[in-house]
Amino acid sequence: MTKQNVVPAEAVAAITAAATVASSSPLYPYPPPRSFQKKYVSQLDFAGGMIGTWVESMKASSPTHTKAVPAIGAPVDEQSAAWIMRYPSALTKFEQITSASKGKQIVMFLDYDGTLSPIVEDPDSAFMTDAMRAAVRNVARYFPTAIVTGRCLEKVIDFVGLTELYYAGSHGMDIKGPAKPRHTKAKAKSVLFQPAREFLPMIDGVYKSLLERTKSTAGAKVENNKFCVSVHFRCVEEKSWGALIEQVRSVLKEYPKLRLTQGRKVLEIRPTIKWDKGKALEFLLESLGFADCKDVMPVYIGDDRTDEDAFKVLRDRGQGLGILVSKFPKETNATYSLQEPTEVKDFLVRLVEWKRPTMKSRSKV
Ligand SMILES: O=P(O)(O)OC[C@H]1O[C@H](O[C@H]2O[C@H](CO)[C@@H](O)[C@H](O)[C@H]2O)[C@H](O)[C@@H](O)[C@@H]1O
Repeated sequence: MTKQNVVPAEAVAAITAAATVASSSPLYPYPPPRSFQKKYVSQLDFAGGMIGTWVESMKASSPTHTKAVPAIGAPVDEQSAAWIMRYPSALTKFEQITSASKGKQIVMFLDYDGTLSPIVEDPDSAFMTDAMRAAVRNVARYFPTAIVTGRCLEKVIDFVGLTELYYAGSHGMDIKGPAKPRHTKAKAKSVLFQPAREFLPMIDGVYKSLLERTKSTAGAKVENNKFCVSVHFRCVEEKSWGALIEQVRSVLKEYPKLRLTQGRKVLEIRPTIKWDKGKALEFLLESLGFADCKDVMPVYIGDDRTDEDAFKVLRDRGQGLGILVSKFPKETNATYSLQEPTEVKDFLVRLVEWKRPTMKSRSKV
Protein backbone atom coordinates (compact mmCIF):
# COMPACT_ATOMS: atom_id res chain seq x y z
CA MET A 1 0.00 0.00 0.00
CA THR A 2 1.41 3.37 -0.85
CA LYS A 3 1.40 6.44 1.24
CA GLN A 4 -1.14 8.41 -0.65
CA ASN A 5 -4.11 6.37 0.46
CA VAL A 6 -3.33 6.67 4.12
CA VAL A 7 -5.00 9.61 5.79
CA PRO A 8 -3.14 10.12 9.06
CA ALA A 9 -3.83 12.86 11.53
CA GLU A 10 -1.48 15.54 10.18
CA ALA A 11 -2.50 14.87 6.62
CA VAL A 12 -6.10 15.21 7.72
CA ALA A 13 -5.27 18.60 9.22
CA ALA A 14 -3.81 19.58 5.86
CA ILE A 15 -6.88 18.26 4.12
CA THR A 16 -9.07 20.33 6.39
CA ALA A 17 -7.03 23.42 5.65
CA ALA A 18 -7.10 22.69 1.94
CA ALA A 19 -10.83 22.06 2.14
CA THR A 20 -11.28 25.61 3.38
CA VAL A 21 -9.40 26.81 0.33
CA ALA A 22 -11.52 24.47 -1.76
CA SER A 23 -14.61 26.56 -1.11
CA SER A 24 -13.06 29.18 -3.39
CA SER A 25 -11.19 26.69 -5.55
CA PRO A 26 -12.53 24.13 -8.03
CA LEU A 27 -10.27 21.40 -6.68
CA TYR A 28 -10.82 19.48 -3.51
CA PRO A 29 -7.84 17.80 -1.95
CA TYR A 30 -7.43 14.47 -3.59
CA PRO A 31 -5.19 12.76 -2.78
CA PRO A 32 -3.69 14.47 0.31
CA PRO A 33 -0.89 16.95 -0.43
CA ARG A 34 2.38 15.26 -1.39
CA SER A 35 4.31 16.70 1.54
CA PHE A 36 2.12 14.61 3.82
CA GLN A 37 2.29 11.42 1.86
CA LYS A 38 5.84 10.39 2.63
CA LYS A 39 6.00 10.14 6.39
CA TYR A 40 3.05 7.95 7.06
CA VAL A 41 3.08 4.54 5.55
CA SER A 42 1.44 2.27 8.02
CA GLN A 43 0.58 4.03 11.20
CA LEU A 44 -2.94 4.54 12.34
CA ASP A 45 -2.99 7.65 14.49
CA PHE A 46 -6.24 7.61 16.28
CA ALA A 47 -5.51 9.56 19.43
CA GLY A 48 -8.71 10.89 20.99
CA GLY A 49 -8.45 14.41 19.53
CA MET A 50 -8.16 13.09 15.99
CA ILE A 51 -11.78 12.01 15.61
CA GLY A 52 -12.80 15.53 14.55
CA THR A 53 -10.14 15.65 11.89
CA TRP A 54 -11.22 12.28 10.52
CA VAL A 55 -14.75 13.59 10.25
CA GLU A 56 -13.38 16.62 8.39
CA SER A 57 -11.55 14.24 6.08
CA MET A 58 -14.75 12.29 5.49
CA LYS A 59 -16.50 15.55 4.57
CA ALA A 60 -13.61 16.68 2.37
CA SER A 61 -13.75 13.45 0.40
CA SER A 62 -17.52 13.69 -0.03
CA PRO A 63 -17.90 17.17 -1.53
CA THR A 64 -21.39 18.39 -2.23
CA HIS A 65 -20.64 21.91 -3.41
CA THR A 66 -18.03 21.29 -6.07
CA LYS A 67 -19.16 22.28 -9.52
CA ALA A 68 -19.34 19.38 -11.95
CA VAL A 69 -17.25 19.48 -15.11
CA PRO A 70 -19.66 20.39 -17.93
CA ALA A 71 -20.54 17.61 -20.38
CA ILE A 72 -18.84 17.59 -23.79
CA GLY A 73 -20.29 20.45 -25.84
CA ALA A 74 -21.90 22.20 -22.83
CA PRO A 75 -20.81 25.73 -21.81
CA VAL A 76 -17.64 25.57 -19.70
CA ASP A 77 -16.74 27.91 -16.82
CA GLU A 78 -13.16 29.07 -16.45
CA GLN A 79 -12.19 26.70 -13.65
CA SER A 80 -13.60 23.59 -15.29
CA ALA A 81 -12.01 24.64 -18.57
CA ALA A 82 -8.59 24.80 -16.88
CA TRP A 83 -9.09 21.32 -15.40
CA ILE A 84 -10.29 19.77 -18.63
CA MET A 85 -7.30 21.30 -20.45
CA ARG A 86 -5.06 19.56 -17.93
CA TYR A 87 -6.94 16.24 -17.96
CA PRO A 88 -8.69 16.18 -21.34
CA SER A 89 -11.52 13.81 -22.10
CA ALA A 90 -10.30 10.43 -23.35
CA LEU A 91 -13.18 10.60 -25.85
CA THR A 92 -12.22 13.91 -27.40
CA LYS A 93 -8.55 12.84 -27.43
CA PHE A 94 -9.33 9.36 -28.70
CA GLU A 95 -7.14 9.66 -31.82
CA GLN A 96 -4.23 10.91 -29.73
CA ILE A 97 -4.55 7.83 -27.52
CA THR A 98 -4.79 5.35 -30.38
CA SER A 99 -1.87 6.88 -32.25
CA ALA A 100 0.23 6.64 -29.06
CA SER A 101 -0.56 2.92 -29.03
CA LYS A 102 0.76 2.28 -32.57
CA GLY A 103 2.96 -0.80 -32.53
CA LYS A 104 2.13 -1.48 -28.92
CA GLN A 105 -0.09 -4.00 -27.18
CA ILE A 106 -2.79 -2.25 -25.15
CA VAL A 107 -3.46 -3.93 -21.81
CA MET A 108 -6.70 -2.75 -20.21
CA PHE A 109 -7.14 -2.32 -16.45
CA LEU A 110 -10.61 -1.40 -15.19
CA ASP A 111 -11.74 -0.44 -11.70
CA TYR A 112 -15.28 -1.61 -10.85
CA ASP A 113 -17.33 0.72 -8.61
CA GLY A 114 -17.81 4.18 -10.09
CA THR A 115 -16.05 3.07 -13.30
CA LEU A 116 -17.99 0.11 -14.69
CA SER A 117 -21.00 0.53 -12.42
CA PRO A 118 -22.58 3.77 -11.19
CA ILE A 119 -22.27 4.62 -7.50
CA VAL A 120 -25.46 3.58 -5.69
CA GLU A 121 -26.52 3.57 -2.04
CA ASP A 122 -26.57 -0.19 -1.59
CA PRO A 123 -23.16 -1.78 -2.33
CA ASP A 124 -24.88 -5.11 -3.01
CA SER A 125 -26.88 -3.53 -5.84
CA ALA A 126 -23.99 -1.95 -7.76
CA PHE A 127 -24.74 -3.82 -10.98
CA MET A 128 -23.20 -3.03 -14.33
CA THR A 129 -25.45 -2.71 -17.37
CA ASP A 130 -25.62 -5.36 -20.08
CA ALA A 131 -24.26 -2.79 -22.52
CA MET A 132 -21.22 -2.27 -20.29
CA ARG A 133 -20.74 -6.03 -19.96
CA ALA A 134 -20.83 -6.40 -23.76
CA ALA A 135 -18.29 -3.57 -24.11
CA VAL A 136 -15.92 -5.20 -21.60
CA ARG A 137 -16.36 -8.61 -23.26
CA ASN A 138 -15.47 -7.14 -26.66
CA VAL A 139 -12.48 -5.24 -25.31
CA ALA A 140 -11.19 -8.48 -23.79
CA ARG A 141 -11.32 -10.14 -27.24
CA TYR A 142 -8.67 -7.73 -28.49
CA PHE A 143 -6.71 -6.73 -25.40
CA PRO A 144 -5.74 -8.53 -22.18
CA THR A 145 -8.20 -7.08 -19.67
CA ALA A 146 -8.18 -7.01 -15.87
CA ILE A 147 -10.69 -5.79 -13.31
CA VAL A 148 -8.89 -4.18 -10.34
CA THR A 149 -11.13 -3.51 -7.37
CA GLY A 150 -11.51 -3.10 -3.62
CA ARG A 151 -14.29 -5.69 -3.74
CA CYS A 152 -13.68 -9.31 -2.86
CA LEU A 153 -12.96 -11.49 -5.87
CA GLU A 154 -16.09 -13.64 -5.61
CA LYS A 155 -18.44 -10.65 -5.54
CA VAL A 156 -16.84 -8.78 -8.42
CA ILE A 157 -16.70 -11.93 -10.58
CA ASP A 158 -20.38 -12.39 -9.82
CA PHE A 159 -21.15 -8.77 -10.82
CA VAL A 160 -19.04 -8.80 -13.99
CA GLY A 161 -19.80 -12.38 -15.03
CA LEU A 162 -16.98 -12.73 -17.58
CA THR A 163 -14.64 -15.70 -17.14
CA GLU A 164 -12.14 -14.54 -19.76
CA LEU A 165 -10.80 -11.65 -17.67
CA TYR A 166 -8.05 -11.26 -15.08
CA TYR A 167 -9.33 -10.13 -11.68
CA ALA A 168 -7.51 -8.38 -8.84
CA GLY A 169 -9.85 -8.21 -5.84
CA SER A 170 -9.35 -6.77 -2.33
CA HIS A 171 -7.32 -3.82 -3.70
CA GLY A 172 -5.05 -6.20 -5.60
CA MET A 173 -4.46 -8.62 -2.71
CA ASP A 174 -6.34 -11.45 -4.43
CA ILE A 175 -5.35 -11.99 -8.06
CA LYS A 176 -6.74 -14.58 -10.39
CA GLY A 177 -6.37 -15.14 -14.11
CA PRO A 178 -8.70 -16.81 -16.62
CA ALA A 179 -8.57 -20.59 -16.83
CA LYS A 180 -7.54 -20.31 -20.51
CA PRO A 181 -5.43 -17.17 -20.96
CA ARG A 182 -5.70 -15.74 -24.50
CA HIS A 183 -3.18 -12.96 -24.90
CA THR A 184 -0.29 -13.84 -22.65
CA LYS A 185 3.25 -13.75 -24.07
CA ALA A 186 4.34 -15.88 -21.15
CA LYS A 187 3.75 -19.62 -21.17
CA ALA A 188 0.03 -20.06 -20.52
CA LYS A 189 -0.53 -20.72 -16.85
CA SER A 190 -3.30 -19.70 -14.53
CA VAL A 191 -2.37 -16.80 -12.26
CA LEU A 192 -3.12 -16.84 -8.58
CA PHE A 193 -1.55 -14.49 -6.08
CA GLN A 194 -2.52 -13.65 -2.50
CA PRO A 195 0.17 -11.57 -0.79
CA ALA A 196 -1.86 -11.07 2.41
CA ARG A 197 -2.93 -14.64 3.08
CA GLU A 198 -1.68 -14.62 6.65
CA PHE A 199 -4.12 -11.76 7.43
CA LEU A 200 -7.24 -13.79 6.62
CA PRO A 201 -8.11 -14.78 10.23
CA MET A 202 -7.40 -11.23 11.40
CA ILE A 203 -9.65 -9.71 8.74
CA ASP A 204 -12.39 -12.13 9.68
CA GLY A 205 -12.05 -11.11 13.33
CA VAL A 206 -12.05 -7.38 12.64
CA TYR A 207 -15.07 -7.77 10.35
CA LYS A 208 -17.08 -9.45 13.11
CA SER A 209 -16.03 -6.83 15.69
CA LEU A 210 -16.89 -3.96 13.34
CA LEU A 211 -20.29 -5.48 12.59
CA GLU A 212 -21.02 -5.69 16.30
CA ARG A 213 -19.55 -2.30 17.26
CA THR A 214 -21.21 -0.25 14.50
CA LYS A 215 -24.68 -1.78 14.66
CA SER A 216 -25.95 1.15 16.76
CA THR A 217 -25.11 3.61 13.96
CA ALA A 218 -28.12 3.83 11.68
CA GLY A 219 -27.20 3.40 8.01
CA ALA A 220 -23.67 2.06 8.62
CA LYS A 221 -22.83 -1.02 6.59
CA VAL A 222 -19.86 -3.30 7.06
CA GLU A 223 -18.72 -5.28 4.03
CA ASN A 224 -16.29 -8.19 4.18
CA ASN A 225 -13.99 -7.96 1.17
CA LYS A 226 -11.94 -11.00 2.23
CA PHE A 227 -8.50 -9.34 2.60
CA CYS A 228 -9.96 -6.00 3.66
CA VAL A 229 -13.14 -4.63 5.20
CA SER A 230 -15.26 -1.65 4.16
CA VAL A 231 -17.32 0.44 6.57
CA HIS A 232 -19.79 2.40 4.48
CA PHE A 233 -21.13 5.77 5.66
CA ARG A 234 -23.06 6.82 2.53
CA CYS A 235 -26.36 6.21 4.35
CA VAL A 236 -25.22 7.49 7.76
CA GLU A 237 -26.40 10.98 8.75
CA GLU A 238 -23.50 13.40 8.86
CA LYS A 239 -24.11 14.13 12.54
CA SER A 240 -23.30 10.47 13.31
CA TRP A 241 -20.01 10.31 11.40
CA GLY A 242 -18.05 11.18 14.55
CA ALA A 243 -19.70 8.32 16.49
CA LEU A 244 -18.97 5.94 13.64
CA ILE A 245 -15.30 6.83 13.39
CA GLU A 246 -15.03 6.43 17.17
CA GLN A 247 -16.54 2.94 16.92
CA VAL A 248 -14.10 2.03 14.15
CA ARG A 249 -11.22 3.47 16.20
CA SER A 250 -12.19 1.45 19.25
CA VAL A 251 -11.99 -1.76 17.22
CA LEU A 252 -8.82 -0.91 15.29
CA LYS A 253 -6.76 -0.05 18.34
CA GLU A 254 -6.70 -3.82 18.97
CA TYR A 255 -5.27 -4.39 15.48
CA PRO A 256 -1.96 -2.55 14.97
CA LYS A 257 -1.26 -4.58 11.83
CA LEU A 258 -4.27 -3.12 10.09
CA ARG A 259 -4.70 0.40 8.78
CA LEU A 260 -7.46 2.68 7.76
CA THR A 261 -7.84 4.45 4.44
CA GLN A 262 -10.74 6.24 2.82
CA GLY A 263 -12.67 5.92 -0.41
CA ARG A 264 -15.97 7.29 -1.67
CA LYS A 265 -18.06 7.49 1.51
CA VAL A 266 -16.34 4.40 2.77
CA LEU A 267 -13.68 3.66 5.39
CA GLU A 268 -11.42 0.83 4.30
CA ILE A 269 -9.52 -1.38 6.73
CA ARG A 270 -6.63 -3.38 5.34
CA PRO A 271 -3.31 -5.03 6.14
CA THR A 272 -0.24 -2.83 6.50
CA ILE A 273 1.59 -4.64 3.71
CA LYS A 274 2.97 -2.52 0.90
CA TRP A 275 0.62 -3.77 -1.75
CA ASP A 276 -1.95 -1.81 -3.70
CA LYS A 277 -3.61 -1.50 -7.09
CA GLY A 278 -0.37 -0.15 -8.60
CA LYS A 279 1.55 -3.20 -7.44
CA ALA A 280 -1.24 -5.43 -8.76
CA LEU A 281 -0.97 -3.72 -12.16
CA GLU A 282 2.78 -4.40 -12.25
CA PHE A 283 2.26 -8.00 -11.14
CA LEU A 284 -0.29 -8.57 -13.89
CA LEU A 285 1.90 -7.01 -16.58
CA GLU A 286 4.67 -9.37 -15.49
CA SER A 287 2.35 -12.38 -15.47
CA LEU A 288 1.31 -11.47 -19.00
CA GLY A 289 4.92 -11.43 -20.11
CA PHE A 290 5.23 -7.63 -20.43
CA ALA A 291 7.59 -6.98 -17.51
CA ASP A 292 10.40 -5.12 -19.29
CA CYS A 293 8.59 -4.71 -22.52
CA LYS A 294 8.72 -1.42 -24.44
CA ASP A 295 5.91 -2.30 -26.83
CA VAL A 296 3.11 -2.46 -24.28
CA MET A 297 0.63 0.29 -23.43
CA PRO A 298 -1.25 -0.28 -20.17
CA VAL A 299 -4.45 1.77 -19.90
CA TYR A 300 -5.94 2.06 -16.40
CA ILE A 301 -9.43 3.54 -15.87
CA GLY A 302 -10.59 4.30 -12.32
CA ASP A 303 -12.46 6.81 -10.19
CA ASP A 304 -11.18 6.54 -6.63
CA ARG A 305 -8.20 7.37 -4.44
CA THR A 306 -6.98 3.77 -4.52
CA ASP A 307 -6.75 4.02 -8.32
CA GLU A 308 -4.20 6.81 -7.92
CA ASP A 309 -1.62 4.16 -6.95
CA ALA A 310 -2.01 2.62 -10.39
CA PHE A 311 -2.02 6.00 -12.18
CA LYS A 312 1.20 6.84 -10.37
CA VAL A 313 2.89 3.57 -11.39
CA LEU A 314 2.11 4.37 -15.03
CA ARG A 315 3.43 7.93 -14.67
CA ASP A 316 6.61 6.69 -12.98
CA ARG A 317 7.16 4.03 -15.66
CA GLY A 318 6.52 6.65 -18.34
CA GLN A 319 4.41 4.01 -19.98
CA GLY A 320 0.69 3.81 -20.72
CA LEU A 321 -1.90 6.15 -19.35
CA GLY A 322 -4.38 6.64 -16.56
CA ILE A 323 -7.94 7.83 -17.12
CA LEU A 324 -9.76 9.31 -14.13
CA VAL A 325 -13.54 8.92 -14.03
CA SER A 326 -14.93 12.03 -12.36
CA LYS A 327 -17.61 14.63 -12.80
CA PHE A 328 -15.64 16.93 -10.52
CA PRO A 329 -12.24 18.54 -10.93
CA LYS A 330 -9.73 16.62 -8.78
CA GLU A 331 -5.99 16.45 -8.41
CA THR A 332 -4.89 13.23 -10.02
CA ASN A 333 -1.97 11.28 -11.46
CA ALA A 334 -4.12 10.30 -14.43
CA THR A 335 -3.54 11.82 -17.87
CA TYR A 336 -7.07 11.89 -19.25
CA SER A 337 -10.58 11.98 -17.80
CA LEU A 338 -14.05 10.60 -18.42
CA GLN A 339 -17.07 11.85 -16.56
CA GLU A 340 -19.03 8.73 -15.69
CA PRO A 341 -19.44 4.99 -16.41
CA THR A 342 -21.50 5.63 -19.57
CA GLU A 343 -18.51 7.52 -21.01
CA VAL A 344 -16.27 4.61 -19.98
CA LYS A 345 -18.54 2.33 -21.99
CA ASP A 346 -18.40 4.71 -24.99
CA PHE A 347 -14.61 4.75 -24.78
CA LEU A 348 -14.40 0.93 -24.67
CA VAL A 349 -16.81 0.62 -27.61
CA ARG A 350 -14.72 3.07 -29.66
CA LEU A 351 -11.57 1.19 -28.83
CA VAL A 352 -13.08 -2.03 -30.17
CA GLU A 353 -14.37 -0.27 -33.31
CA TRP A 354 -10.91 1.18 -33.89
CA LYS A 355 -9.17 -2.17 -33.38
CA ARG A 356 -11.59 -4.27 -35.42
CA PRO A 357 -10.87 -2.79 -38.90
CA THR A 358 -7.16 -2.72 -38.08
CA MET A 359 -7.27 -6.45 -37.36
CA LYS A 360 -9.26 -7.13 -40.57
CA SER A 361 -6.94 -5.14 -42.82
CA ARG A 362 -3.93 -6.80 -41.20
CA SER A 363 -5.28 -10.27 -41.90
CA LYS A 364 -5.59 -9.37 -45.63
CA VAL A 365 -1.88 -8.49 -45.89
O1 LIG B 1 -12.04 -0.36 -6.13
P1 LIG B 1 -13.52 -0.21 -6.35
O2 LIG B 1 -14.06 -1.21 -7.32
O3 LIG B 1 -13.87 1.20 -6.75
O4 LIG B 1 -14.18 -0.52 -4.93
C1 LIG B 1 -14.11 0.45 -3.88
C2 LIG B 1 -15.29 0.25 -2.96
O5 LIG B 1 -16.43 0.16 -3.82
C3 LIG B 1 -17.68 -0.12 -3.24
O6 LIG B 1 -18.13 1.02 -2.54
C4 LIG B 1 -18.43 2.11 -3.39
O7 LIG B 1 -19.52 1.77 -4.25
C5 LIG B 1 -20.77 1.50 -3.58
C6 LIG B 1 -21.79 1.07 -4.62
O8 LIG B 1 -21.94 2.02 -5.62
C7 LIG B 1 -21.21 2.75 -2.81
O9 LIG B 1 -22.41 2.49 -2.09
C8 LIG B 1 -20.10 3.15 -1.82
O10 LIG B 1 -20.45 4.37 -1.18
C9 LIG B 1 -18.78 3.34 -2.56
O11 LIG B 1 -17.71 3.59 -1.65
C10 LIG B 1 -17.59 -1.35 -2.35
O12 LIG B 1 -18.83 -1.56 -1.73
C11 LIG B 1 -16.45 -1.22 -1.36
O13 LIG B 1 -16.35 -2.40 -0.59
C12 LIG B 1 -15.17 -1.00 -2.12
O14 LIG B 1 -14.10 -0.87 -1.20
